[in-house]
Amino acid sequence: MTLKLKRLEHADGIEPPAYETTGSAGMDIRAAVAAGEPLTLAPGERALVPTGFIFEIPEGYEAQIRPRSGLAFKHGITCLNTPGTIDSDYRGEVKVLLVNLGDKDFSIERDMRIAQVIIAPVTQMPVTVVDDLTDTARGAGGFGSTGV
Ligand SMILES: O=c1ccn([C@H]2C[C@H](O)[C@@H](COP(=O)(O)OP(=O)(O)OP(=O)(O)O)O2)c(=O)[nH]1
Ligand SMILES: [Mg+2]
Repeated sequence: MTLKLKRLEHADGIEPPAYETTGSAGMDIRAAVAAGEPLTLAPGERALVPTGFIFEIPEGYEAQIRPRSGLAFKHGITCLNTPGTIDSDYRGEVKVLLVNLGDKDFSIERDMRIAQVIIAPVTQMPVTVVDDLTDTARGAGGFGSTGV
């Protein structure tokens, strides 16, 4: 099984998403903003950043767009909708919704590694609406019901 990628014109010369080490869970994905025209995010600002790639994910799988911890730690840059969901039937450009939670402007340059892509299996489950559900010991307890 492979992840098929189509490169769009504005990603000419940009490395496709890639695993940086042999054991990496995620492939780093890069910004396809125009060369010499960085996208600057002011504190609190968000932007949909183009990656220049369309994915064909095998049926039964999804791609998750997750933040890079280095960008989050050093600059407060993260994915607003993390983990972003790329559906296997999506044939548009993959985009990364970045937000600047830091206190300084942050510039996203062409080819910068802005996020990581995790491929994960998914199950579509049929839904049934019923009147009664099975009892459990937990019941409706949650949100700290078991203590600290
Ligand atoms: O970070 C993201 C999240 C989503 N998408 C694309 C791929 C995904 O398959 C599609 C729809 O995403 P989602 O279901 O999260 O958004 P929605 O608000 O429910 O839109 P839609 O009504 O199109 O499903 O948008 C991205 O490119 N990047
Ligand atoms: Mg949706």
